[in-house]
Amino acid sequence: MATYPAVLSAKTVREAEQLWALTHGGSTWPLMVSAATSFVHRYQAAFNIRQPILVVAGQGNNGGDGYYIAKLLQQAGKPVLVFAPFGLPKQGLDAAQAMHEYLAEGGKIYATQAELTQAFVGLQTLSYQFSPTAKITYPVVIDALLGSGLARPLSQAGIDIINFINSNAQQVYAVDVPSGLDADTGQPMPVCVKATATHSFIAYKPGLLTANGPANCGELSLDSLGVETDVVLATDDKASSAAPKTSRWQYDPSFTRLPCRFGNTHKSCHGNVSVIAGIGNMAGAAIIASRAALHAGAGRVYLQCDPSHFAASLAQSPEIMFADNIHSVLASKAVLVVGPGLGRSEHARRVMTSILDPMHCNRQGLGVLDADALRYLAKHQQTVANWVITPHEAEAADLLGISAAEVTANRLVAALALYEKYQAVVVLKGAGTIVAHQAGVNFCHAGTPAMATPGMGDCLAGMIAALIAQGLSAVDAAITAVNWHASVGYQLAQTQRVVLASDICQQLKLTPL
Ligand SMILES: NC(=O)C1=CN([C@@H]2O[C@H](COP(=O)(O)OP(=O)(O)OC[C@H]3O[C@@H](n4cnc5c(N)ncnc54)[C@H](O)[C@@H]3O)[C@@H](O)[C@H]2O)[C@@H](O)CC1
Ligand SMILES: Nc1ncnc2c1ncn2[C@@H]1O[C@H](COP(=O)(O)OP(=O)(O)O)[C@@H](O)[C@H]1O
Ligand SMILES: [K+]
Repeated sequence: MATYPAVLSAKTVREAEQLWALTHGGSTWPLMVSAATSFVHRYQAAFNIRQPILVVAGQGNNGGDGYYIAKLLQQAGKPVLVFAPFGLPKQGLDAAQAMHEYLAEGGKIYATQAELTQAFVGLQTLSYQFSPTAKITYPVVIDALLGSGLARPLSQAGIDIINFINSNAQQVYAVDVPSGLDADTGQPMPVCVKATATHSFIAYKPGLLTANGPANCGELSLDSLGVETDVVLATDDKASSAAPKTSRWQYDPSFTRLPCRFGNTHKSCHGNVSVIAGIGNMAGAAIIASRAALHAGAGRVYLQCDPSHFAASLAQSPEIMFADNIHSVLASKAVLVVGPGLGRSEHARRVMTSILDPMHCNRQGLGVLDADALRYLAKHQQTVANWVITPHEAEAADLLGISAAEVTANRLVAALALYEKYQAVVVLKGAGTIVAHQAGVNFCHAGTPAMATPGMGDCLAGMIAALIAQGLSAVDAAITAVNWHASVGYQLAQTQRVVLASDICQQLKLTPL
């Protein structure tokens, strides 16, 4: 099976660096050289311009990467300007050596915006005519202000610098982490650089992959710099008591686990999905979940709903069948989707009691609890091992008995807490969906704000159930469906302003076998 890049907290990355140094002559300096070389190589096409390239460098080792990048560009004959608004690197850091090497190469450092503007204008006249009245726009900015060492909210001066980068750069290439973004939580502190692309080192950090990370990293890439991360994974286990002992945090952008179909097959080989809807006015949600299950390849899809919704459902997808009653559904082997369109009526309560009460139901999980099923769960607080639960942040807050703001502030901690409390496979939805499960955590960096539309979560629930029905484990189904859903949404958003759940359903069938 493919292995995917590790995701490590900022602290663990520092430990990995130190461990690497211990076995490589005691110094982390070669890592800085490798990081800068990798960065220049990665964006060589973007750096192949005649106009000046601006490097914004901080005082720490993120700034150090910036100085060494500036040295390499200077050596390659590119016009480079280094802006050091926080001051020069602290002595003793690799960053100080990188700065000295840049200066030795004839490089210049500017401390204020006024000096920088003057230098930029001076260099501009060499390549093209500069209009003194025009707003200054830097064609390429390398953001090396702050990396994984961001330790506190930015001061007003820091905020001003980040706003300056965001409003005066055509393209921004971020070193390791977009400056101002908390590498562990993905929260801006309180603002962060909006990068065209981010090249990260050693391991992805959670904050690049969730919350505001995906929207601010741009195109994300990684160079491990040859640093072994497996040896430090155990350390991250200690970061949260909720994390399982063998915890692995991974960035898994693939959906290669999609079930294959071979020639001699028939629909019974691809499993059944039953979507249990309510009797209220939200039947559309259950219809979307059913359609998604169908288009994601389930062999048969049943909808258990009020007969008044049959016509609407058939008009959408005549392939959908109807289940007579909840008892026949529970007696079947179908994978369940419970919650979308279930409502919170007495009928919904009875459905949930039947499903979750071992006295009434002998099935142990095998399906997805979403939407109203999660609201029920939040009230009744019981473990739901073997189920997949798919909360958005508000539902997660309800399930944990905390505020939505607390979930937003640290999505990873919330996902781990949900796993610990409910023992289910947890899909914490939203930008940078997190799947937390017995063996660790998987992050999805794909997706797009264009997917923030009604019914999108119902669609995901149907897809997860369809993949379980086709033989994937609950964990594999959740990870695969999340990435499939997000990447189809992203693809559609290249030509659409918003993406609807129905669009995703339509598009799923175009994925090759
Ligand atoms: N040689 C090495 O150790 C390597 C370091 N690497 C780079 O080093 C970075 C981490 O370096 P550091 O640990 O020095 O951290 P950073 O350079 O990210 O930041 C630390 C510095 O920023 C200051 N700071 C923290 N929060 C601030 C705030 N809100 N406002 C203003 N200043 C603030 C700190 O006082 C310190 O001076 C990584 O992101 C990566 O770019 C990589 O090149 C890999 C190798
Ligand atoms: N900004 C975003 N970036 C990436 N994915 C998003 C974004 N907004 C929403 N999504 C995805 O769309 C889906 C929305 O689900 P949900 O909020 O449950 O919608 P609904 O309740 O209407 O079905 C989730 O899978 C979520 O991850
Ligand atoms: K940075």
